[in-house]
Formats: sequence, C-alpha cells, structure tokens
Amino acid sequence: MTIKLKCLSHTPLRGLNDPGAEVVSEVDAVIASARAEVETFDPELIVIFAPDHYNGLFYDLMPPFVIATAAESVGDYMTQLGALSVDQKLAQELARFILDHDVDIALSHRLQVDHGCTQTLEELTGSLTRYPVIPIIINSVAPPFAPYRRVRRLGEVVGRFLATLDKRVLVVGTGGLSHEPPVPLLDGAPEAISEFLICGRNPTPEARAARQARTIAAGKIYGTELSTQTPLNAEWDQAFIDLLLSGRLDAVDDFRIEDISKAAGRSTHEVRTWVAAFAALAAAGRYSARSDYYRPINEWIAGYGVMSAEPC
Ligand SMILES: O=C(O)/C=C/c1cccc(O)c1O
Ligand SMILES: [Fe+2]
Repeated sequence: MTIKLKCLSHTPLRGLNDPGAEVVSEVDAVIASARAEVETFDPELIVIFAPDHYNGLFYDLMPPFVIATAAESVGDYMTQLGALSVDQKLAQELARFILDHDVDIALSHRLQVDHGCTQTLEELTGSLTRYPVIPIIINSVAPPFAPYRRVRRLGEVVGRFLATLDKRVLVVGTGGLSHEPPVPLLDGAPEAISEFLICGRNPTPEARAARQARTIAAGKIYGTELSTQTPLNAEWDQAFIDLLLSGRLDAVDDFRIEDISKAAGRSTHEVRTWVAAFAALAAAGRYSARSDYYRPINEWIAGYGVMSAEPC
C-alpha cells in the first residue's frame, strides 16, 4: 500500500459569500495544487472521513460513526447531486475489519451525504465519481459525541486495514477548523426545529433554500458584534495544526468536548475527521506533514486550513 493524506476545511459559503478577491484566489490556488497532487498520485481508493449536517443523519437514529457501502449526495449549497462511486465490497470488508478490532460502527447501504463530504471530494478530484471511495461519517455536529480517543482509535483501525491492501490510497479528512455556523441544537429547541433534527430528511426545495439563506446571512455578520455565534479562534487552530505536524496524535485523547466548543465554536468538532485521517496514516508508521494553508475567513464561517502528509 502507498498512502497519502489531505485534510481540508469545507465551507458551503465558498462561492456564495466570498471574502476579497485576493483571498479567493489564494484558496483557489491551494485547492488547485492539492487537486494536481491527487491527480499525479492517481489513487486507487479514497477513504474520506466526513461529518454530516442533518442531511443524512438525524436523531431518530444518530450513530457516532457510519461507514457507507453506497452513498448519494443531497446536492446542498453548490455541490453536485447524485451517487458517489463507493467501492461496496471493500467498504463491507472494512466494516467487518473495524468491528473485529473492537470499534463499533454503523453500516449504511444507502447513505445520504452532504457538502461535508462532497465539497472536498469535488475539490480534490473534480467529481463525485472520479475514484473509488469509501465514506466514513464521524458525528461532529449532533451532540453527544464519541470521545476523541475513540475517533483516533477508529482512524488507527482503518489505517491497519488499508495496510493490508495492495493499492494507492488517499485518506481525506474534511471539516473544521474553528467555526460555528447557525446549526441548531436539539437541547431546548422549539417543536418545529426538534422535529427537523429528529427526522428532517429530504426537505422541500423551499426549506433547503431558507436554510441556505440563513447560513449566508450568518456569514455576512460572522465575527462582528452583530453575530451571536462563537467567533473563529486562530490560536486554537494553529495549536491543532502544530499538534498534527508534531505527530503527537495521542494528545487528542485529552481533548475535552465542552472546552473546545466554548473556545473555538461547536462545529470545530469537525476536526475529528482530521484526527481520524491522521491516525489512519500514523498506523503505517511515522509521517511527515505540512501545513499548506491557514487563514481565518469570517465570510466563509471557517478557520480555513489545508494539510498534507505521507509516511516518512
Ligand atoms: O449545515 C449547514 O447548512 C451549513 C454548514 C456550514 C456552514 C459554514 C461552514 C461550514 O463548515 C459548514 O459546514
Ligand atoms: Fe461543516
């Protein structure tokens, strides 16, 4: 097996509520270069660790981890609609391997995935179907969450499975870094919102448009005194990037979920996908990592970062 890693923030506001042209072209260039690297690597499999934002997973049955043997994009925001090219057989084998190695994971034979998975897949590969893929969703948005040590363990077991394959594998983590978009909480939610959070699958086009308009409106005031959302925290983001660069992944075992939510925003927990991706890579031995880009971007409600890594 040959393995490479890419971790990227995602933001559905890219293209819908952009910062200045200079920042947009900086990020365009970083993504274009990441995509060129993926093209050169020509992966035979992509394992993507991603969150869901109440598009595929709801509180009627909210698993901490899910592996998909088939997945369809809901096409939210500006993402493509349609099926992903999931390697069904390999996903089933991986699910069995994970369970055999003492990590509990749910299995979906028809998972709806959102921008949290598809935006990064499109950015890195140009489509939803360019390469065989296995999506693994890590609950990062709908508390309570599995502890960070369990996420690291999940990644490690996935990495051990990948080491048994004779393939070029790209491991991807998508989400984070610090941010808090206006995603509602079940705790204390009014009836209509709690009904949505419990079983809001397949919203009407009007409901989807209203949700997107709310996110855009939140992006317009994020980071100002008009916003009630926890602001970006560049210091937290840099410390997290430094931790991944250092290879001291076991430090995440001490991460306290409530502390992170308060310091850097509730959706910062999407970094759980980065933790899993790095742990999968680390299962192959020591790695060398680089931080390709970081900038806090209020318009996108994103501590926006890109990292790459490979074994050394
Ligand atoms: O779920 C939504 O509607 C919005 C999600 C969002 C907004 C801003 C930044 C992100 O990383 C998001 O996932
Ligand atoms: Fe997200």
